[in-house]
Amino acid sequence: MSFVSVRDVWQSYDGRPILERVNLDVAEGEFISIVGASGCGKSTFLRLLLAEEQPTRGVVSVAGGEGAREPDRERGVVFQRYSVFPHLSVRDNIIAAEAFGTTLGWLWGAPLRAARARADDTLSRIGLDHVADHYPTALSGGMQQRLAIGQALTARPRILLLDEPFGALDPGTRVQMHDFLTELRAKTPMTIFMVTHDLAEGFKLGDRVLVFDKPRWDPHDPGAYGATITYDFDARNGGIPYHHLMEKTDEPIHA
Ligand SMILES: Nc1ncnc2c1ncn2[C@@H]1O[C@H](COP(=O)(O)OP(=O)(O)OP(=O)(O)O)[C@@H](O)[C@H]1O
Repeated sequence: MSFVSVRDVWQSYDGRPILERVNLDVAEGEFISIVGASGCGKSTFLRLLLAEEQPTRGVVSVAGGEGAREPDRERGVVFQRYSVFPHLSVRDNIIAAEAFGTTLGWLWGAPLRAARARADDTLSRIGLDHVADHYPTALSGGMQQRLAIGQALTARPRILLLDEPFGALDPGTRVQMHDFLTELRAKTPMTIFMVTHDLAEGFKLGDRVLVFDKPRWDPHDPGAYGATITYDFDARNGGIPYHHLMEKTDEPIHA
């Protein structure tokens, strides 16, 4: 049985279809890259996986649970723009992310000491233990984004949703973040969905690359139909299928 199952999912806003007939099965531990034209509904699909919103039609189920009604601690999310708190130290940023999951919203005493120990463990997994007492403004863009990923990991989520997580970073830092994510995945097994506009990045990191597109198109009414998954590429072996594709073309391919 698949870990994430998407069955005939449609999503419309104000009667306009954005996604239609989306079907997908994902095994636990798979890394799924998602590409597609701007505005075709990739972030909308992530919100459905996060259970931040409900589909107009169809069912999204995770770990056999029938259609979650709201986000839970099993799902962590990271956006393109850093979501760290500038007035808290790096360590306190991690503790604060954990405290959001508590009833009172803050921790003290023994639970706080335990949270500090867990935060230090998370910081060493994301390679930021040496700057635990610094403020985020003292960190590079890549380090701030690692901290945002660290915050998403505090709840030990089984699913990590990444919405263009490296889109704001320079090319060199992006490559460092690819290595970081690959190492993190080896240390912390998770099912990952990552939206990216960079096809090479999608093939490099993903086990599969999903392409969202509109199979039906009305030139007189471009919003008449929604997008769906039109390709589901096998991207294992370090993106070998993509490299073969690249060898056959002189131009770089972009989504
Ligand atoms: N809550 C909402 N209410 C109304 N329309 C929405 C809502 N959320 C998204 N949309 C519309 O749905 C469409 C898809 O948006 P979405 O952000 O999912 O696309 P995307 O593929 O992630 O785009 P991009 O690559 O530019 O980030 C857009 O036309 C957007 O304006």
